[in-house]
Amino acid sequence: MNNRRVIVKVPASTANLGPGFDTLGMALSLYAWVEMSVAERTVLRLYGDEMTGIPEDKSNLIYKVAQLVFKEAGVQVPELDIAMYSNIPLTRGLGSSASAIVGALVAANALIGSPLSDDKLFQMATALEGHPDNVGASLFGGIVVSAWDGERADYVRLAPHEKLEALVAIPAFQLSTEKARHALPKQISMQDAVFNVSRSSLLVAALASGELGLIKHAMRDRLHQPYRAALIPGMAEILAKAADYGALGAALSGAGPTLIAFVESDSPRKQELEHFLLDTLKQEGIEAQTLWLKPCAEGPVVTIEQAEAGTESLGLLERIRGEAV
Ligand SMILES: Nc1ncnc2c1ncn2[C@@H]1O[C@H](COP(=O)(O)OP(=O)(O)OP(=O)(O)O)[C@@H](O)[C@H]1O
Ligand SMILES: N[C@@H](CCO)C(=O)O
Repeated sequence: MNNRRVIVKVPASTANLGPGFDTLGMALSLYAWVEMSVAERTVLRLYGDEMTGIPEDKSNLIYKVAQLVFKEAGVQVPELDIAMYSNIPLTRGLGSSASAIVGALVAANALIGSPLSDDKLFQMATALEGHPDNVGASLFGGIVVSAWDGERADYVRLAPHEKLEALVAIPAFQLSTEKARHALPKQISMQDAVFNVSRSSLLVAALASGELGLIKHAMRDRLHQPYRAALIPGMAEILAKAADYGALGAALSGAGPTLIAFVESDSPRKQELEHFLLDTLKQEGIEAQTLWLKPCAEGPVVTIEQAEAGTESLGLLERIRGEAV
């Protein structure tokens, strides 16, 4: 029996960055860990408050995604020992499903000697998630610009500016991507399409060239945020005024409800911005948790150990102790 034990650390992500709906993603310094080894009988161990309610049998997403990798590679590994620990809140717009998919793809591939290329994993992840933005960021790290035609996804990865820092305000309620996508119109006007193409293009150019001052003009959107605003009380005001409180720009993170604002890391106005976000949400009766995060320049970090057959795992929690959990 294959006696590898694989541990994958995978970053969270923020999708869209305002105008780049289903196109732009940025990996963030918030993480999930997936551990996988071959077993005689499938066992799933899920750790962390964020994992409450996730199935612990073969219906789990991690197990199912791993089986897709084995099928693609033409090998059979029906029984797995899987552990997962995550600090990424579920269904809040920080790419929890993408991190689970990417963690499972990378772990399963490493378990069988990495026969599938990163590009193949990206194609599989995009098809599973239904859009390439979160999965691209989690898989490649940094800022990922991507396009998917339903069959093939292409991407370019940009290194994040070293001074870029993000404040996320995570409301204490969940909003599924499915529900937030249902709020979108089937059609938009040519005027709004041009508005978004120009902002999204400007944003990519600003991020690529390091012209951070352009972000506030570029991070505007008419494709999805106006339609989702009703689902997140306080969002419209935060997006309209964040720059007045020192933000380079602000957006709904992914499908929400998390809001994300960018600053230069040495900005003297970080506390002021944080209070503005929290106070605005509170006025709407919404409690929120804030986190200061950095863009994560790296994709998944893979560790492979040789496990003695039949021995217990050292324990994922033990292993990641000391890391930024
Ligand atoms: N470790 C996991 N194991 C199994 N399922 C998971 C795991 N992590 C996330 N999921 C599934 O993904 C769902 C959340 O996906 P959803 O796309 O709605 O939100 P998100 O990925 O957190 O946010 P967004 O896509 O807006 O950034 C969860 O309800 C759960 O079904
Ligand atoms: N681009 C996606 C990200 C969330 O999964 C959306 O906004 O619906």
